Amino acid sequence: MTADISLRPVHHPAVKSGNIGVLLVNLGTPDGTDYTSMRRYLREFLTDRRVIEWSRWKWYPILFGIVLNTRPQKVGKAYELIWNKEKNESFLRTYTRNQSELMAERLKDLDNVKVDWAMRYGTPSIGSRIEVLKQEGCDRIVLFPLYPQYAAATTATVNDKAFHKLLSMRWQPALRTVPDYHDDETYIDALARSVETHLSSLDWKPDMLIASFHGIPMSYFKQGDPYYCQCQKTGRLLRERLGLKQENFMVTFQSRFGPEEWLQPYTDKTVEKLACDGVKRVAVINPGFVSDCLETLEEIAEQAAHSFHENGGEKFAHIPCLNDSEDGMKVLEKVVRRELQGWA
Ligand SMILES: C=CC1=C(C)c2cc3[nH]c(cc4nc(cc5[nH]c(cc1n2)c(C)c5CCC(=O)O)C(CCC(=O)O)=C4C)c(C)c3C=C
Ligand SMILES: [Fe+2]
Ligand SMILES: [Fe+2]
Repeated sequence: MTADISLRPVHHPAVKSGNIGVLLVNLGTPDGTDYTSMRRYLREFLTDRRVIEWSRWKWYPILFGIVLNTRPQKVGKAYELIWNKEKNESFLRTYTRNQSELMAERLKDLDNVKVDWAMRYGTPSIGSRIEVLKQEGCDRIVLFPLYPQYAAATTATVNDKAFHKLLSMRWQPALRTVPDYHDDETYIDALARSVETHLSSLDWKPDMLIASFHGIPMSYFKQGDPYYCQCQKTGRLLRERLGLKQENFMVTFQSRFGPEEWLQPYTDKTVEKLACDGVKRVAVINPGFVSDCLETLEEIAEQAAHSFHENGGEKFAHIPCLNDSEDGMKVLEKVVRRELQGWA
């Protein structure tokens, strides 16, 4: 953009403009599995009012008195089991970075688009990457919270954080937030193809396919969060696309935290019950997770598999998340191109 220099105060800094940023944002992950890294990460996560909606006077004594003294060690050990040793980072970070690099490749035809990635908790922070995009001349940014289903605890908190960064900026970029895509045809098709590919590599067929989503407290649902309904719809569309009967497919909710009631049925209890009821072969997919992480690799592929076998189950398969696969990238690209319309 050119401006009449004579109208500009001499000390006005040159500001690049005319580019468009695409910022992929995932939940976040600790920088290491040690106590300090784990505590820092959990502290940022669990002080977020969108995540824990309890009043602060009730929550903080529990958080600072108990949770942050015990959970970092416990969860650090779980992270160690699923750590990407080659890169010395969690797979969530590896996949998110790969998705950003692959997205940049796929959008090469749009020469003024810059792609970057950030984490809601931990590093790189959303604010620091908005800053970098702005310095690279992005006066418009598409902010993409990487969650197919909307929840206030995930999507809204990413948006909050980005707008909070804008509060401190003189020349704010225009910000477009990407909505959920829980019923998008390309997404459902990618999930279905992933199930088909994975199951065709096994010498057995599951009696039950479980679509396990991260849970939220029941009280959030009752206050109007659309998450539960969107998970149910994703599940139904996936079942229909796979041509499965209702009795061979279930939607469940995992990763409960704290004493409250969460969305039901719970994944862990369901897996245990299925095994006790004599169901011998089970497969689990995690459609709500764009990338494999602690909750899929440890809680499902390790813990749920173990509990299924302990209770008499014979075959258990965990279907990987879409991650940086060709089909997974097709979904993300479709959503991004749709949101770039009118800009790029
Ligand atoms: C009340 C607490 C939590 C809510 C609500 C919640 C919602 C929620 N979370 C995800 C996705 C992920 N959560 C992950 C880890 C994780 N989640 C919570 C708590 C709540 N999540 C905690 C405390 C943790 C950390 C691990 C632990 O201490 O158990 C992850 C994995 C991150 C990683 O590094 O691997 C993801 C992904 C969604 C989608 C969601 C609501 C819809
Ligand atoms: Fe979570
Ligand atoms: Fe968990």
